[in-house]
Amino acid sequence: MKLNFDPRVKDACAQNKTGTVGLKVCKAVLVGDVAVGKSCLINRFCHSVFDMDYKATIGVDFEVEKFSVLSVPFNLQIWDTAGQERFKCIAASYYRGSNVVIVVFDLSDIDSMSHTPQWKEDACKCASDPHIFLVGTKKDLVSDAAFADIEFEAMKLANEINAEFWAVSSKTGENVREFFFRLVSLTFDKAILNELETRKSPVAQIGSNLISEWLCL
Ligand SMILES: Nc1nc2c(ncn2[C@@H]2O[C@H](COP(=O)(O)OP(=O)(O)OP(=O)(O)O)[C@@H](O)[C@H]2O)c(=O)[nH]1
Repeated sequence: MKLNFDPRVKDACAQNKTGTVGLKVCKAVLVGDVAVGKSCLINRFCHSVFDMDYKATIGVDFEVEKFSVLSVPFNLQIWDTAGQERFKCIAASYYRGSNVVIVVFDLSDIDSMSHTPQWKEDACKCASDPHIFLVGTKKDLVSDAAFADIEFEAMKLANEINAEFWAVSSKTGENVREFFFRLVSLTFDKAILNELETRKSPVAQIGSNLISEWLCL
C-alpha cells in the first residue's frame, strides 16, 4: 500500500542522516459499545487472527506496534477499552493524552452507530487535539445494498463529528491494514510537522533539547 506524506515531512526524513528526528510515539484509543468488535480489530491487525467467540474486555488492554516510517522509528500504542458500562470509569482514565480516537460501531447494529457521538465526546475531553476515526466493523455481515444506506448515514455522521469514516471486517481482513496504515501516516505526518514547527521557534528550546523530544511527540 502506498502511503502519502507531506513533502516537508519527506524532506525532513530524507535529511535525517544523523538521526536528529528521533522515535515518534502515538497513542490511539478505541471506544464504542459492547461487542462492536474493538478487540477483534486490534487482534486482526496486530496478530492476523480472528476469533468468533466473544470475550469481553475487562477495563483496558494494550498493544504496541513498531514501525519504521521513512526510516524514522514510530511506535503505535493501541489502547482497547471495554464497552461495558461497569468498566467505563476505568476505561475513561486511559483516554488521557490520546493522539487518535477510534470510535467503533457495528455496521449490522444501527443502535451502536447512534451512540458514537457520545463516545467521541467522552474520549475527546481528555485527548490532545486528536485525529478522529469513525470505524464501522463486521462489514462481512451486511449486504451490499444495506451497506450503501449505512455508508451514507455513517459519512454524514463522520462529517458532523469531524471524523474520517472507514468500513472494515476483522473476519475477512477487509480494509484493516489499509485503515491502520492511514492512521499511521496521518499521525506520523503530524508528529514530524509539529517537531519542525517547534524547531523554528527559539523559545521552544530547553538547553540543547527540543521540547518535542522532551514530550516524546
Ligand atoms: N462476523 C464478524 N464478527 C465479528 C467481527 N468483529 C468482531 N466480531 C464478533 O463480535 C463479537 C465481539 O467482538 P469483540 O472484538 O470482542 O468486541 P469488543 O468491542 O471488543 O467488546 P467489549 O470488549 O465488550 O467492549 C465477537 O464474537 C467477534 O467474533 C467481524 O468483522 N465480523
